Amino acid sequence: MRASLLQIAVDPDETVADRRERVAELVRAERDADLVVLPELWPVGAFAYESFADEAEPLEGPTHEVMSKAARDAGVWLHAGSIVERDPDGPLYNTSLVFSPAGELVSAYRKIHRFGFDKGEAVMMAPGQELATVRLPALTLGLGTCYDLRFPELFRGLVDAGAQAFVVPAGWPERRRAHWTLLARARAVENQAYMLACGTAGTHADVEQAGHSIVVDPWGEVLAEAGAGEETLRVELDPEKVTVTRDQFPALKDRLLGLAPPRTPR
Ligand SMILES: O=C(O)CCC(=O)C(=O)O
Repeated sequence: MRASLLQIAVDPDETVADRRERVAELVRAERDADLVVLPELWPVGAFAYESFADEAEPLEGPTHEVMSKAARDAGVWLHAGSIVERDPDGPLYNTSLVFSPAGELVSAYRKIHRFGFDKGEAVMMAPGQELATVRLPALTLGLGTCYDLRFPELFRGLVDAGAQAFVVPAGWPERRRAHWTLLARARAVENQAYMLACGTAGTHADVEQAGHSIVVDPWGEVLAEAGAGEETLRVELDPEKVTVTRDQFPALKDRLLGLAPPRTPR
């Protein structure tokens, strides 16, 4: 199964509409792939908080329209990264969209762990409440977004729901690039699953982006890693490798659940 990760540069001088069209062309160019992956909030920029309200769109808004068509034109499964979604009831969400090769929306995952502590996304957006998996013909994907990568229990939940590969779009800052690479590999190794982590490039809202999108196999080997600039990573995934890794080193079967809490010290 061939996957392409498009590490998009978010340049504040490019309009959101222009970027949508440019990225759609990049998706169309990946017609040899089975799965194409885009980063988090690439239309607006993950740190462009001041633009969130203005650029918020309904689930079936402009990004949906352009990306649905791009997926159909290329005939690929498309994880179209995330958008600032405005729910009809009011709240904003950081929502990832996944399209089938027919251009149908098959999953909308609302980011569960919001980043920013007491500002930005953490105060401007509502948290998602549901895990999301997507069954492709060859592999089941588990979805996470950026800051979610720091929460191993989310990925365990996805494994329990059948995930064999994780797709994590991000807008990860360069300042914490070492964490990004380490966490992407850790989530792959501990869950014996592929990790496809796709970040953005460039600098927006004064935050330099890490780039360095990365694909890790279920044994923890790095199959491909991007540099800092806009770049496409193309990798071959072997669904059998997940089964073989889990069969030959069955650590997931040794999980002990429901451990007793520590006794109160005397
Ligand atoms: O956890 C981090 O260091 C970065 C997270 C982040 O930038 C995000 O979730 O948008």
